[in-house]
Amino acid sequence: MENEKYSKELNVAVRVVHMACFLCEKVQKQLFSTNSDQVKSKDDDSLVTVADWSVQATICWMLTEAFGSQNISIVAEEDVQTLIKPESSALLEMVLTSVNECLAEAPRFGLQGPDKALGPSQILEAISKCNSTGGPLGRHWVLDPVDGTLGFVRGDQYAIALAMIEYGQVKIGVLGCPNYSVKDDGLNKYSQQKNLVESDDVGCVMYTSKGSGKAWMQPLILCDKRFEWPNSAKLIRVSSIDDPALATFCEPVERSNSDHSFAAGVANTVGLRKKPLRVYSMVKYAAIARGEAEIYMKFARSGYKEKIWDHAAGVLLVQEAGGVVSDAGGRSLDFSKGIYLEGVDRGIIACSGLALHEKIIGAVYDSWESSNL
Ligand SMILES: Nc1ncnc2c1ncn2[C@@H]1O[C@H](COP(=O)(O)OS(=O)(=O)O)[C@@H](OP(=O)(O)O)[C@H]1O
Ligand SMILES: [Mg+2]
Ligand SMILES: [Mg+2]
Ligand SMILES: [Mg+2]
Repeated sequence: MENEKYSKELNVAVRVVHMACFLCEKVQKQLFSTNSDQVKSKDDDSLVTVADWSVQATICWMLTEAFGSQNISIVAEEDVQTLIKPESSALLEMVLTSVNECLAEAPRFGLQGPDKALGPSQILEAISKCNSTGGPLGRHWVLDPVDGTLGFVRGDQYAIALAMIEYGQVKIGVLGCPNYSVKDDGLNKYSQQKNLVESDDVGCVMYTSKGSGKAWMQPLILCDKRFEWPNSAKLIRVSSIDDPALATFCEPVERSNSDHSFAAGVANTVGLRKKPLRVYSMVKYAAIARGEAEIYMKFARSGYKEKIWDHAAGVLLVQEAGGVVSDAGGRSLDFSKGIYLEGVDRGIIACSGLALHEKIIGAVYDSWESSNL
């Protein structure tokens, strides 16, 4: 069975994502309790934080330990350009501390960390090693250390996304969602009581492997050691709702990331009645996989090229939990072309089932025709 073939990879991936969630929760708390400068702007005006670099370094280090440095290819979002500037020494120091504090906890996640704390050059090397450009041949790990960095700095939803691609196909997908409660209706509850999450209301890690037809969810392993490894896992499944009037659709929070008015037109054509659920990050895919929403639509501005790390893990989770994902023309997403999803037709549509998917694709076609008249 294909999923057994990748059991070691999946096992390591799930554990390192748990570690990354632990790291991010710590940094997110510090972000609100200190006023140190942990957030920077990148050239495209998007944000990067101590957590993004720290997760990338930690996961790279752990994957290299597990699978050997010779034959590992990692495609990930961040680089070291900002961190190596002389004026960034305080920032690098914060990354160093958070990576080493996290790696020291590795045994709690059933993994082995380094014998002694990593130095700055090892951290920079780990981050910059994740510079593979992927492609159609061989195996590539694909990492978004913090997806939804804006959500992260706002104390809202974000995700740690790790996938493994072989010969252009996503084989395993793991999503860590520290602010997405394992309880039913976890998203709604969070949006109502932000930052007031009860102590037993922890986030989750979801994972799957291609062809298994199953996707799983675990509660986060908490700092107070309440959940020790091996952690309990629960099967997740997409919603069975196929009546558009009862369906919930989610979309990006930022208008600059997706055309809200076009999505509203499609929703109207299909007969969706509920207000859109606007959620940062790949937590949108997680919500479809868990059955908390039925539709996810994203229409980026024309010319924007989607990156594989923003989708790989989420797409596989939705598919294996019983859902359907395609571009807005109905074609599958192609993860074999390098760091970008080439040839995406207008946008991305993920649905809990085929019936809703067909309706949305049809409505996109109709709305596009009429908006271009
Ligand atoms: N202009 C533009 N258009 C479309 N998409 C963009 C754009 N700019 C950025 N990004 C990528 O979007 C990631 C966040 O996407 P979301 O769908 O979660 O959007 S939102 O945060 O809810 O608004 C976000 O991922 P992170 O950088 O990992 O946070 C970006 O990769
Ligand atoms: Mg980013
Ligand atoms: Mg991202
Ligand atoms: Mg990111």
